Amino acid sequence: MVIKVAIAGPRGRMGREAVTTIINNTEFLLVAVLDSKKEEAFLGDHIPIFTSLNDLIYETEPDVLVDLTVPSAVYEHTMIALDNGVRPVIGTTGFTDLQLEDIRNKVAEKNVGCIIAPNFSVGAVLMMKFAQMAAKYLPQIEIIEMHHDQKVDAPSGTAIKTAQMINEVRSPAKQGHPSEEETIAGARGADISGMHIHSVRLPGLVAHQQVLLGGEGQLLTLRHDSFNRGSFMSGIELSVKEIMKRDTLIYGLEDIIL
Ligand SMILES: NC(=O)c1ccc[n+]([C@@H]2O[C@H](COP(=O)([O-])OP(=O)(O)OC[C@H]3O[C@@H](n4cnc5c(N)ncnc54)[C@H](O)[C@@H]3O)[C@@H](O)[C@H]2O)c1
Ligand SMILES: O=C(O)C1=N[C@H](C(=O)O)CCC1
Repeated sequence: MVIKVAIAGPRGRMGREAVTTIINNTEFLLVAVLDSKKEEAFLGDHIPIFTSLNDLIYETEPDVLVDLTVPSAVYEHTMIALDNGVRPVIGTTGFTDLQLEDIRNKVAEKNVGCIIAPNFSVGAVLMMKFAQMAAKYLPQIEIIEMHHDQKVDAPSGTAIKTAQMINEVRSPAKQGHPSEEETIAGARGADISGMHIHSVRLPGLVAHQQVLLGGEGQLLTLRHDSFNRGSFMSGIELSVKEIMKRDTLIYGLEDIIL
């Protein structure tokens, strides 16, 4: 059976690449795209462009919605899709904890599968898993995430997810000197249960993360680099196929890849 896919954010950096990936995969049919502006009726020569997700779903009946938009739009898209029985595959980052909880409840209420993947690249998923494994032995950790300077959310979804995975095996603990003080606010980065996350934004970067695990006389550095957005595409293809078989919320690709 061919899977009918709609993509939200088709003119963005990720969306453009995802449109090509979905079109080129014979297991999928790109039935429509959702954009914030409609300058033309069609993307290419025949894929209809919508500015309302409700209209898109009503007129084209997708099985799956791939969302690659912005933090301010993604929660509403996810809820509309679930309410209409369309399975969301969400790459957009920047959810609040409360929004994630709402989505978890909506998925349970509707029995419609949903994937929220802070990072679609297999290498990044492995880095997160390795960091979780290593944290049992080296629990003092700092995360440095580095992205292009057009990214609107910080810290990255990947860094937050990494810290959450590490928190499953590590007790909250303040790191650094007990009476440490910042002489310039923010110097020690964001704090998740005592772990610090430092966000770098520079032109030329794509998506990069280091997890530094320190111990007496030693440092373990785990690093992943996405040099282009092709690195995320096999994760999107896998997610679209996998969500057709699921009826729960999958938060993080480690639950389906590893
Ligand atoms: N999960 C992953 O592996 C992964 C990888 C890369 C990027 N991302 C995330 O994907 C998202 C998109 O990244 P990007 O670099 O492509 O951003 P981008 O700014 O290049 O693209 C976002 C697109 O969404 C469109 N958009 C905004 N509001 C919209 C709305 N209401 N409806 C439809 N379209 C709307 C914009 O016009 C834009 O074209 C970000 O949240 C980013 O963090 C995730
Ligand atoms: O380019 C981005 O923006 C990315 N966002 C994700 C995140 O926030 O972790 C994944 C990597 C690329």
